[in-house]
Amino acid sequence: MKKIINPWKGIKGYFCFGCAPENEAGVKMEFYEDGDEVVSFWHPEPKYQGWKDTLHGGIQAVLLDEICAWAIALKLQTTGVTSKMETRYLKPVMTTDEYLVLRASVKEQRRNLVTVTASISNRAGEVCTQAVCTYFTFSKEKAREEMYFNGCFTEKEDVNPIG
Ligand SMILES: CC(C)(COP(=O)(O)OP(=O)(O)OC[C@H]1O[C@@H](n2cnc3c(N)ncnc32)[C@H](O)[C@@H]1OP(=O)(O)O)[C@@H](O)C(=O)NCCC(=O)NCCSC(=O)Cc1ccccc1
Repeated sequence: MKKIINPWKGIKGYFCFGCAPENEAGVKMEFYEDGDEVVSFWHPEPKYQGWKDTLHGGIQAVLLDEICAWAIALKLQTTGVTSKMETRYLKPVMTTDEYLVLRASVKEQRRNLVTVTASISNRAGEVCTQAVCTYFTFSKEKAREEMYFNGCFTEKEDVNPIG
């Protein structure tokens, strides 16, 4: 798979809780393209607990929301805001797992409303959490002018992010 280049990296004031590499309080997600899907491998830490050794449901929602935004950025080449999100917590996600795998893909586009589905799987490959997000997407002009979005691209080489 190919790493997705962060379209906002280096932009003054960019401090996204989900994906800004410089936000020390954030979750610093990184993303890859895998066919129709956007994928992220995320290392959980005890500081993100809800209950003992269990990843907080709100943090899970952050991860899922964020990957949906990146699926739109890469696959539809625009940005938007989350208008609705439904999250199903099927199994506990452990903060003791080495890494989690998140996947998202664009499912439907109706006018500017885009449905994206996403999931979190544990190290054993079990789907623990699923989300359906509705994004209110912007025109490319608005995305460029108001969200500093000038396109979302991948690096050239194929990489194996989990080595
Ligand atoms: C912009 C909008 C979502 C909607 O604008 P408004 O002026 O209120 O527009 P209006 O309500 O008039 O709707 C127009 C039409 O669309 C329809 N419709 C709308 N929604 C739905 C729906 N769910 N389902 C179905 N339909 C829906 C609606 O019925 C209407 O249809 P009509 O024309 O009557 O037939 C506004 O409520 C808002 O700003 N919310 C806060 C968003 C926010 O802050 N999110 C969190 C931050 S983002 C983040 O963190 C993630 C991120 C990470 C990284 C990077 C990027 C992002």
